[in-house]
Amino acid sequence: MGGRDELNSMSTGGKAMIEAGSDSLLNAQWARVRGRLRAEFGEATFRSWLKPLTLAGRRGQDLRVAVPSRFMRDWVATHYADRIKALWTSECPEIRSVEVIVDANGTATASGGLEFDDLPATESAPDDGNGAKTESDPAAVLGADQEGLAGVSATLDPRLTFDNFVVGKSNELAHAAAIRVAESDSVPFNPLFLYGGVGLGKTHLMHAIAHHIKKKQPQKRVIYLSAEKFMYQFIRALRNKNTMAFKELFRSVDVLMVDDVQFIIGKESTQEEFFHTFNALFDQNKQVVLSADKSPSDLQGLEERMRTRFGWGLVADIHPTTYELRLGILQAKAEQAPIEIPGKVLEFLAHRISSNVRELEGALTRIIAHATLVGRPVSVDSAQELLKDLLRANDRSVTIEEIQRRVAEHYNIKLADMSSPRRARQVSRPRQIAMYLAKQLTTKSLPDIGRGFGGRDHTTVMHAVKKVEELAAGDISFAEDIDLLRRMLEG
Ligand SMILES: Nc1ncnc2c1ncn2[C@@H]1O[C@H](COP(=O)(O)OP(=O)(O)OP(=O)(O)O)[C@@H](O)[C@H]1O
Repeated sequence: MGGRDELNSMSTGGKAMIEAGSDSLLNAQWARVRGRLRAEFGEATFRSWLKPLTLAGRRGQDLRVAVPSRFMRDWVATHYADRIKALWTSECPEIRSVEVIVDANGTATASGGLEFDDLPATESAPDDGNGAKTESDPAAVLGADQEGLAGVSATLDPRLTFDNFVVGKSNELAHAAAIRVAESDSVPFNPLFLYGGVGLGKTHLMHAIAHHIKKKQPQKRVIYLSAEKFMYQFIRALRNKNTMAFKELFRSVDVLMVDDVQFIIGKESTQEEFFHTFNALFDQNKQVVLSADKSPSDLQGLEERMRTRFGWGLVADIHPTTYELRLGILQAKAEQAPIEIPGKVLEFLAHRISSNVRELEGALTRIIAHATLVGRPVSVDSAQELLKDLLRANDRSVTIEEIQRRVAEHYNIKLADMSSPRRARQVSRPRQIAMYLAKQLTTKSLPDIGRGFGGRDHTTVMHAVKKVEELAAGDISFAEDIDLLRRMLEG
């Protein structure tokens, strides 16, 4: 359709009948348009959205089609108006605009000769504010309603795609399940329930699903929103007395994704409404994707019937990140950075900021911003200085076990080798380094440290400390390695 102006161009002043004598021609053209809509959009979409359309009238170059509800009007205007207009123009080149209007009483028919001014509220298809309609963007689609359902679906963040999601052991199940839901024509599991701690990628995966569906199956109607927003919309609908439209909206989508459902626990009426929405979609075999900070069984206060239902599909846990995943995420982000970030700095961050990915990203952003502003290269030193507060918040007091784990990780040996009798250089050297660090970073005595390394004698620890000091004095890269490990472990 030619955009908002065109849709608005139809004057509603003055009475005008459908052009005399053109009824049967108009009806025949309308039948052909409907036939083509059915062929193009498929039976299911046609039945849900296009079949209820009736021809409301024509005046000169302007045509009106009617739908029974405001919600449908918005949906049809946003999704199908362009196509309806194009098909009409091919049937009848004089037609310049097609307007979708609401006719709740079903009084508008093609042959009924309904007068334009007799019709209820007329609205034009919404646009995205730039004059162009964003038909397949759920945010734009659902932002269409002007009677209280505006902005139902949240705007999708273009960065949160599958391409930008780094997969590791801790999130591989959730990622695979999300891909399945996004790619499937049918409903592979219902609901998909993603859960995990703060900032571990639940929202990212939900946006990625929506992006993917929008691209690959644009005919699907998708709503993504937070549970908080669901509640807000529901309360607003209650206040505006349009809960019917609310129900209609949420129960007519192909995919409903609700983020952070723990939010509605204890909010009685919202929970109730959500339960019915969930059931309605479930019964129609429509995909539901939910996220929460805990598994359904651990969501305290959640109604039993909901807990049971949430567990019907696939419950996928996103575990805390591993060092490798954190490093992978940082590397992927650093590749897009405008400046070079040394690998050692990324390793340092991956080791020291283990709370969640959001903080990790924040740290990297800070480093990049700072380096760009002051124009100095990034180093482990400068990163440590810059991120003091964040690092402190992520700090725990260091234990011998922690040191052993980090050092083993760093040198790629088994943790068990820290205590084993093996004397091969590739395990004995890291063991010595760990002993050295234990001496430096803990208050443990030499015999205590020895005990922590498989019951070794305190003289072995002493020897290790000396050896490491000697090596560090003579080999800069070895010294750097030790320094890096120390920083990683330090409070
Ligand atoms: N595996 C990953 N690969 C790339 N980026 C990630 C990954 N996991 C998380 N992120 C990023 O970390 C940030 C936080 O993730 P997200 O908002 O999805 O977390 P969440 O689990 O929804 O957190 P919350 O519980 O606070 O809602 C986002 O910027 C996201 O892009």
